[in-house]
Amino acid sequence: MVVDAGDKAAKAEGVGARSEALEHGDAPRADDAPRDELPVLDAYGLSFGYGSERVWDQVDVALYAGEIGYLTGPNGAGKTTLLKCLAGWMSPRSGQIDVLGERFTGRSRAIRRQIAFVADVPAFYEDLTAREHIDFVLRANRAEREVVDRAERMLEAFGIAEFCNAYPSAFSRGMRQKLALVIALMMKPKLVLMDEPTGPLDPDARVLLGKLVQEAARDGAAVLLSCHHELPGVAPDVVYDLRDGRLREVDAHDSVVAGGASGPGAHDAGPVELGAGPDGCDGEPGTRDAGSCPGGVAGPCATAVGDGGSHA
Ligand SMILES: Nc1ncnc2c1ncn2[C@@H]1O[C@H](COP(=O)(O)OP(=O)(O)OP(=O)(O)O)[C@@H](O)[C@H]1O
Repeated sequence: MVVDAGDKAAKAEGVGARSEALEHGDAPRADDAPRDELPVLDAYGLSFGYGSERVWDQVDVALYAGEIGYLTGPNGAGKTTLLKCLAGWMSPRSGQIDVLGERFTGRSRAIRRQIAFVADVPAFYEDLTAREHIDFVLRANRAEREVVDRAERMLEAFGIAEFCNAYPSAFSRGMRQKLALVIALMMKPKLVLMDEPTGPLDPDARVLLGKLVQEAARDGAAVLLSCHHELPGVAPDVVYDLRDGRLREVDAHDSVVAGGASGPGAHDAGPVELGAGPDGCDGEPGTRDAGSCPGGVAGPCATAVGDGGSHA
């Protein structure tokens, strides 16, 4: 734990990344009043560059439990890079990332368990079927029956359950994205990071994802997703816009991406209707240690559905 008591007290009084942004004249939020709880995600003073190329500087991001944030900005602004840093996949050159009140450098397995990151091009293991990917994560987490059932309902709702004995390499882009989303969301992580999650999804799947994101927020997760278009039915609580190497909090009402949607706190497009679904994945929640899952738990999700590079 690196955040000391003084820092924590200051943040509880609203002196963290959120209020810093407001001090700099950016958009006020509906919940500007000092808050009792610590943010789920509190990153401040982040800077990053590839080699001598600076990507962004002095970036502050904060999200509280139940909040949905959009990360917007032009191509090449550094959204993917920022999400990878927040997920612990890459290290910023400076600054600090706290998750659930603990300093996070990407190495803490306990924190990684609480984070799900869906990369813009999810990658999968070549030698595991879709079903085996799901089971691998469920077993690594010693998932309860309820989680197993939820995973199955999500697969059904996305329309890919019947294909789960195939390898993801035989899936279409949209099907791989759906599988990645199920893996990421089924464990109910506390922090959900998604990089342009709607990219290859069809309209129905986008609507379903909107509902799943809302459900995750209602369950207390903080959700940050990069996007060029609004997620159907989801009005963000906060919009962070990244451009010219700087991150600014902009008014969620005015955000082009948010479409001037009904404003902060208005992410309410009704309940998810996943249906009863059949009874769970193959096999019982298992005994495999989470440590055997590269990247951690909601994190293997992240690793398994990762960077579009080293897997299938
Ligand atoms: N592995 C890398 N090595 C060197 N430069 C990189 C690397 N990855 C990204 N960049 C550069 O960093 C900058 C930010 O890229 P990034 O992918 O984070 O942007 P983005 O906002 O996600 O873009 P988009 O909206 O197109 O997905 C770009 O100038 C890009 O060329």
